[in-house]
Amino acid sequence: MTSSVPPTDFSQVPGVLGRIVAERVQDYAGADPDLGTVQSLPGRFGAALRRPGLSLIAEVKRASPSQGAIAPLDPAAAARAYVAGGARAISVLTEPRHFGGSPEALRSVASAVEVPALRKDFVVHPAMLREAAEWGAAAALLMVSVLGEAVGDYLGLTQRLGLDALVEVHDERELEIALEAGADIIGVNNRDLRTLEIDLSVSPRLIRRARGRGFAGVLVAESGYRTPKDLADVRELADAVLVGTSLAGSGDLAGATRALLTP
Ligand SMILES: O=C(O)c1ccccc1NCC(=O)[C@H](O)[C@H](O)COP(=O)(O)O
Repeated sequence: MTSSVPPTDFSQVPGVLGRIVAERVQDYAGADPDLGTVQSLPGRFGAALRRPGLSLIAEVKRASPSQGAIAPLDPAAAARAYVAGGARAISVLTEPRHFGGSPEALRSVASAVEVPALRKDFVVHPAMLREAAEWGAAAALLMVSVLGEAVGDYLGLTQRLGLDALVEVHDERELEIALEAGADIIGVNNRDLRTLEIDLSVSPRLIRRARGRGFAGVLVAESGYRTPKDLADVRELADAVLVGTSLAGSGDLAGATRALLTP
């Protein structure tokens, strides 16, 4: 399956995010853009998040730029514990330098649990989506802060691979781009990835705006959630929350997951 996306200029991405993106661009320079033949079963990720009540996407996150080392998680064991605690999907970071991720982490999670897995990375090349499907993901993250208007082209590639796409935004401008591109799963990141500052008012604000614009798809609130109280403002608004650090660093992944989901 051939892929064609117009060349994208990633050199304007600012701050911490810009540095990570520049490394990923280098990692995939010259990679084969062919999409291969592996097809995921479409719709599994979105269906898991559409179930009644607030769905949890729990993240296998061993390290991050904001925290440094978080925990030396075994990805498959972590995913099993998250599911035992009530998670409906697992996000797996595959970026190696800053997040301690790997292809193996995603492969092992995808075979360890029945719930769908998300490839969480800084997608800058079609090959990264082919890999996501080959490694067993049901979905891939597409960041408007990285891809800009090219997010529509990448969305088309995920559809061809049978992957769902979590299209991530952080402000009103990015939300408009995601809506215009036809995203049906939108994640609102409370973390400003240029400065790493977290503001939990970002998700409720943009989720209300998306609904006000008539968006009928899935809305996910992302980043910075530590306690059930933190979820109060999004519990009735969002379809799902994506939580990494507070669960991954808890020492009792199933217990922390259960506790977070108990209002
Ligand atoms: O987490 C970071 O420090 C970070 C820095 C730069 C780019 C991305 C980053 N995180 C990616 C994420 O969006 C989070 O892993 C995810 O939403 C979970 O957030 P949290 O629960 O706050 O760990």
